[in-house]
Amino acid sequence: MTTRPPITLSIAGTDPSGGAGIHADLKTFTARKTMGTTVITALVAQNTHGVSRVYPVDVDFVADQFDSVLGDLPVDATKSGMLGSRDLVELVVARAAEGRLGFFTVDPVMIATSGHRLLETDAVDAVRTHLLPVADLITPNLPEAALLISDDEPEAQTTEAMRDQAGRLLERGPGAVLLKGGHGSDDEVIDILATSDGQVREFTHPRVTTMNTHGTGCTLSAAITAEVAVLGRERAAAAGGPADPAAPTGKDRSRAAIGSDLLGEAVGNALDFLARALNSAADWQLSLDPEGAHGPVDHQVDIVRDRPA
Ligand SMILES: Nc1ncnc2c1ncn2[C@@H]1O[C@H](COP(=O)(O)OP(=O)(O)OP(=O)(O)O)[C@@H](O)[C@H]1O
Ligand SMILES: Cc1ncc(COP(=O)(O)O)c(N)n1
Repeated sequence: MTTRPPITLSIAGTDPSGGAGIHADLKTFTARKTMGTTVITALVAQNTHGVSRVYPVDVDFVADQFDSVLGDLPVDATKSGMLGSRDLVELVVARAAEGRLGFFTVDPVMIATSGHRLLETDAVDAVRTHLLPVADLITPNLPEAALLISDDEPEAQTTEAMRDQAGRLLERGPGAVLLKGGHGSDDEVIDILATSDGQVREFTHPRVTTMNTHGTGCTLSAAITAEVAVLGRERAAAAGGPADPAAPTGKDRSRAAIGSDLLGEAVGNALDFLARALNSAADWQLSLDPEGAHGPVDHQVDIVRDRPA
């Protein structure tokens, strides 16, 4: 009998300083016990102080990367992060529709914490109308959620308003919405998970006082994606079903197979991981120029350091 680890895929841009984008995703996929693969959408010169330049990857080369990964490996779960342009959004939509991405998390990355645009303005509409319906889960922060609803929707200021916006985003077609409250200022961070079966769950944890929040959204969406891959394969094995169905996983099938309870468990596990990673790096000072720097979280928090190999 052959075995294999759960396989995850990140479709995103790079962060050479290692805190966000593809780099955060691969570290998280590894920390959460999956084999990570990547499709790179843009090379980004950035660090803990912000983005200095974006070098987009040609659409046909992004398509070639998809072919390399999906033509060879049975991907259990995928996340998308920075897509950059309308053409790349459309390409991802087409690949998702082919049904080979497994469970598909869309982190609708638009603007970096440092203020740099990571999605062209004319691509926002394609995300709203084409990408959201093919996602099993979307993970907007407060400004992204408002913009995905409409150009003049105000940011949610209360938990009630977050629940309302999560419900309205569900109407745009994703299987579930995790509306992240990290951009608030209360002592507690509240994230709302609304699923298409009508359930709404609230996740609450203490706000960590730290400057090191670069890449929290990337890390969270990668962790949820990995958790779904791991839990999904465990459940399939326990149920005696085929771990690797020969046919591609159709959208309805992947949503039905995951279910809102498993998704709730995956989100809870991922938020716990992120809280450990935030706490572990809360006092880090990495930058040679610490003033105004936003460092990364500690993706290796669960990997014991100083232990003999
Ligand atoms: N200071 C903090 N303390 C505790 N949890 C936090 C903190 N900042 C962010 N988080 C957690 O990280 C998640 C993602 O953060 P946020 O809402 O800022 O998303 P984001 O803006 O997409 O992230 P990013 O900074 O990577 O763009 C939040 O849902 C929250 O659970
Ligand atoms: C390639 C890439 N993807 C996403 C982010 C968002 O992360 P943050 O808002 O923490 O800067 C980023 N900075 N770079």
